[in-house]
Amino acid sequence: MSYAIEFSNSPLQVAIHRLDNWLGKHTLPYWAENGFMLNGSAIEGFLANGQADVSANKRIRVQARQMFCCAYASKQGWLKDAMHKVNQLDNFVQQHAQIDDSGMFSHILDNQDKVADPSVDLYDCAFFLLAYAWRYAVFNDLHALFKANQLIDSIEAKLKGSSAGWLEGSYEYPWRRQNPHMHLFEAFLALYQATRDAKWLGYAGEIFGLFENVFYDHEHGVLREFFTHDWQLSKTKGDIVEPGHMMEWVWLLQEYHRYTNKPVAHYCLTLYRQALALGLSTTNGNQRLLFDQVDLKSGQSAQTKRCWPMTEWIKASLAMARTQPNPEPYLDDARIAIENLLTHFVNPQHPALYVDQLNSDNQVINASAPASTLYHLLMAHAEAIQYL
Ligand SMILES: O=P(O)(O)OC[C@H]1O[C@@H](O)[C@@H](O)[C@@H](O)[C@@H]1O
Repeated sequence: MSYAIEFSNSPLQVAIHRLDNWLGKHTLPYWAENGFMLNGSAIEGFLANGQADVSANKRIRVQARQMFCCAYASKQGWLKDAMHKVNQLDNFVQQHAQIDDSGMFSHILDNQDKVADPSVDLYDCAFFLLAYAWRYAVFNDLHALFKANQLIDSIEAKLKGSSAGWLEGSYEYPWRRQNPHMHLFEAFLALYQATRDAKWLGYAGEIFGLFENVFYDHEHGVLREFFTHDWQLSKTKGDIVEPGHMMEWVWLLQEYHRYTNKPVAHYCLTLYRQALALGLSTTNGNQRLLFDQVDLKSGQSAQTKRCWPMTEWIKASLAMARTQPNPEPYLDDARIAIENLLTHFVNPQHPALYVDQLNSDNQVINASAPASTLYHLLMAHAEAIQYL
């Protein structure tokens, strides 16, 4: 859909053009040029001084997120050798982290690319599924589709939870969390969108059921994060809520609605409102950023703000604008979120890069640029450019 006439040269469009220009002309080229090792693996991130962080352990999920980024960048015409980069990433994970013929990978490699943590992690799996969906969609990569099917079969065989959903991983963990399920939901929807194979929508439906029955707190209108093994709210960590995740669900639920027509409007409206009511930091008037975490009982927040929740706010506000009878306040929110992202999270010393985290005064406390954030920025870009 094109919004060109209605929104041409609106302040929102101006903000989106800035975002598009930053990501397409600066950020992505910097990553493409400097964000990969000689053996084709993705770096974990850039340090505050703009140098590649080659001393960090490699989280396997990052390799998958960067496969997605390459596919997305190729779709935008930003990356000529995207397929080559994806193949290199694929070879790298197969060579260094693959676990037998399960299609699963070890959780963490050290900086010499030796396995540091051989566990299988559900959250990692979700990002491989997402990468495979995009590889199939963008490159018609049938091997990726094969791998998606192989991986979901292994997830079913090895990580099925006792009562709905899946386990955190192949290791002991005191809780079960919504977070990996949220990313599985995202991956299943992407696989459905790419293949139109109803099997993936079926899996997404399982997670929607969990959302309605477990993750969403109907009384308080929030998303809960931590649960016991039988999906009761955790007594110790159950009050932690994350505004960024609530925004993430708003966008995901709208996607689910597109394919199923399930009524999600009430959830979206409530989560959106509550994410802002609980999580919006308004230091100095028009500086609007989202807190990383809030304690629902005390209302206290950590006061820190990471970059990625802003990208989720952009996605959520635009998804709301598409579906609400009066889109104006949401379009305005999208503009505010984009402007604040660009004001506070672009690294002033290295403007191709972002910074990761701010403190209560919106001063930078972590100026590194994690690779894992690039996926968030590109997802927000995908949503935003629909308004150009
Ligand atoms: O924390 P990293 O790995 O940078 O990922 C960034 C964030 O991505 C989001 O989608 C959530 O899943 C968060 O819980 C996570 O923290």
